Amino acid sequence: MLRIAVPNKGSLSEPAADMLREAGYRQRRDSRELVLPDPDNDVEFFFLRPRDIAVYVGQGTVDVGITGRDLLLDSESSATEHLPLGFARSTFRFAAVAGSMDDVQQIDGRRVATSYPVLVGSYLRGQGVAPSGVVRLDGAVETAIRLGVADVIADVVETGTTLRAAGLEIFGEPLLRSEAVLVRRSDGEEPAGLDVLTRRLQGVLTAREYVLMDYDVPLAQVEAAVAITPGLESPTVSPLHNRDWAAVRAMVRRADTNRVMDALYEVGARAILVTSIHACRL
Ligand SMILES: Nc1ncnc2c1ncn2[C@@H]1O[C@H](COP(=O)(O)OP(=O)(O)OP(=O)(O)O)[C@@H](O)[C@H]1O
Ligand SMILES: O=P(O)(O)OC[C@H]1O[C@H](OP(=O)(O)OP(=O)(O)O)[C@H](O)[C@@H]1O
Ligand SMILES: [Mg+2]
Repeated sequence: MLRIAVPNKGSLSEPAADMLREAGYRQRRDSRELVLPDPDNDVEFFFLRPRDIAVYVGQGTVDVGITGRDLLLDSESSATEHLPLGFARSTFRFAAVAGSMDDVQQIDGRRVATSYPVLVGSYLRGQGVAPSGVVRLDGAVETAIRLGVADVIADVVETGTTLRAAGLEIFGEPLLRSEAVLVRRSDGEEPAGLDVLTRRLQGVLTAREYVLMDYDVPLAQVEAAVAITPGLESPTVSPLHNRDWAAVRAMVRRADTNRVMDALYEVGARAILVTSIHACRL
């Protein structure tokens, strides 16, 4: 049975459960459940703190887990990233009082507050910058400057709302672009069942990233239309009752949907329909 660690709380928890549910797995109904067997799929879920998941996976206590790339890097565990999962995207950035800093080198001799001291420490060493201290906080890091604990913070930034509310501004390059990732041990054999889990999760990622586009197009315009929607391998072209027209079906990136529909219309395609993909295996 494949042992899978899933975040029990925080911003990774709900989207991780949604993704596993979409991939056909059982998920808990009660947030107090700590272990959930799913014998039909030959897996067992362990609900753990997101920060601890890389540690358990690195030690081999569980086979794989879902955590954040930033948490993985901060954990010093031997677990490695196996598959990026496309949710909980964020950047990891330095910030200070608006207008007070504009370069990472200025952190030299200053105090940095963060919940990710390992990640921050190794980044600064790589830049040849020596802060006077790195203060580890559990959360609400943005408040550390106002409270006089630090001169600079390093934290997760998604929309930037929290920083703005605290009167802070990012500076320097992002330390990292993070998202939720599936992690596995770097040594040892691939655990049995990981291939199936990976294919299922990839199926969910594809179903989320692509839509199915159907349209009718005059035969003379099929080549032009197919060039706009080449699909993943090759689009399906089927005859229509009206022999001067063909029907085409292809996968299109969700983000490109409207641009592609406009371009198809321009070359003469009509009855352009877009459908969500419920599940897929490529
Ligand atoms: N606003 C956000 N947008 C995107 N990802 C986020 C955001 N806040 C945290 N994360 C990601 O969530 C993971 C941290 O999860 P964790 O549960 O430790 O903290 P949290 O979500 O802030 O929960 P809490 O602080 O309530 O315990 C990291 O991978 C981080 O990048
Ligand atoms: O850029 P934003 O969209 O504002 O999101 C980023 C904020 O979200 C997270 O905080 P969270 O709400 O989890 O609080 P915490 O600091 O107590 O963890 C993170 O630590 C940042 O503070
Ligand atoms: Mg938080």
